[in-house]
Amino acid sequence: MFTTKVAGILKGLTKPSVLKMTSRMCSTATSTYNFETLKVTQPREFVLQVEINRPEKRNAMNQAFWREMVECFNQISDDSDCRAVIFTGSGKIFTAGLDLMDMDNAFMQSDLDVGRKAMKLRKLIRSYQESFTAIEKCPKPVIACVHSACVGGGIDLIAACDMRYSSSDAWFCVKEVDIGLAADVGTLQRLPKIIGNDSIARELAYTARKFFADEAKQIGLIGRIFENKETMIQGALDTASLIASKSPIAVQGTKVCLVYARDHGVSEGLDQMVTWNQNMLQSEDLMKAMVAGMDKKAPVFSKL
Ligand SMILES: CC/C=C\C=C\CC(=O)SCCNC(=O)CCNC(=O)[C@H](O)C(C)(C)COP(=O)(O)OP(=O)(O)OC[C@H]1O[C@@H](n2cnc3c(N)ncnc32)[C@H](O)[C@@H]1OP(=O)(O)O
Repeated sequence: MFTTKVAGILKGLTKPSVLKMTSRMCSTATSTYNFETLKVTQPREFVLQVEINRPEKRNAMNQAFWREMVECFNQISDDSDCRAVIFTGSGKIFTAGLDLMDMDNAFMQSDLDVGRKAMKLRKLIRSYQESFTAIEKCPKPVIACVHSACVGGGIDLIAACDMRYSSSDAWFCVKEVDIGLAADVGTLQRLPKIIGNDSIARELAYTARKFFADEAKQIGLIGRIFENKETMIQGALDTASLIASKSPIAVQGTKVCLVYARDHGVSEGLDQMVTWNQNMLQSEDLMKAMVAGMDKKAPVFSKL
């Protein structure tokens, strides 16, 4: 009875958007994602794969990479054909972190006085931080897929992702102290919250010791370990497709609210949640999902 009633409401509400969806299906132009260091493809409907693409340099993060990460994830945020992302590394390893051969002049410039040099560096570090915060600001869930080595900036990167999978050969290193710096693009802020063990987070950051997939899983950095890179990517694509089959309003709202909740107290988080859902509960997706659930059918949601 309830199903029939709700289906009636939905009839008028959703037909045009369903039709629009069918005619525009699979119209993603991944060719509009043109980057030097990132390769963007669409392996499944509503799922994008972003791959760091400097295999000959072990996917080291050069200046083009730092710039393109922001451009890429801003574009993904606005891409209605994308509902979930998997992030991979091409070639032998996931990433060797900061490109030690391609550092911005601001690191080296000795002709500036200390204040001016500090201001330049401040701007540069902020922009590098933004390169990974762009992943967090993007409302589409991002699954990091780590194979072999994930060093230095690689940890900063995966810590900004929503989920982390790895192959069994993966190893990790919070390498920064070994090159004389405190990790400054997110690891120290995000890693302790991800693993929920302050002692281990400090140990890894103070010692730069290598740790392997099984320990990464045990401390909660990695959600799932797969036999190899291929099975990991298939597993990540399956998860991404499952996410993409849900209401994009619900999924993207969940990401926004989870990120907010991590950075605020329970009471502030609940206030933000109320404001969010007082709007989003009015979405057609709510009715569609409920009716589909009761009819035991897969719901089809309009693009967002
Ligand atoms: C504001 C600051 C923001 C961010 C800061 C981040 C900090 C960090 O990321 S600290 C970590 C820095 N990275 C490293 O210390 C790793 C150095 N690399 C390695 O240890 C190894 O390359 C490896 C990752 C273990 C992989 O070893 P292997 O597979 O044997 O490859 P190689 O033969 O060593 O290298 C192949 C090729 O890649 C170049 N390369 C590797 N890493 C880097 C790098 N980090 N920067 C620049 N280039 C790198 C290496 O030079 C080789 O190049 P060729 O032209 O073939 O010589």
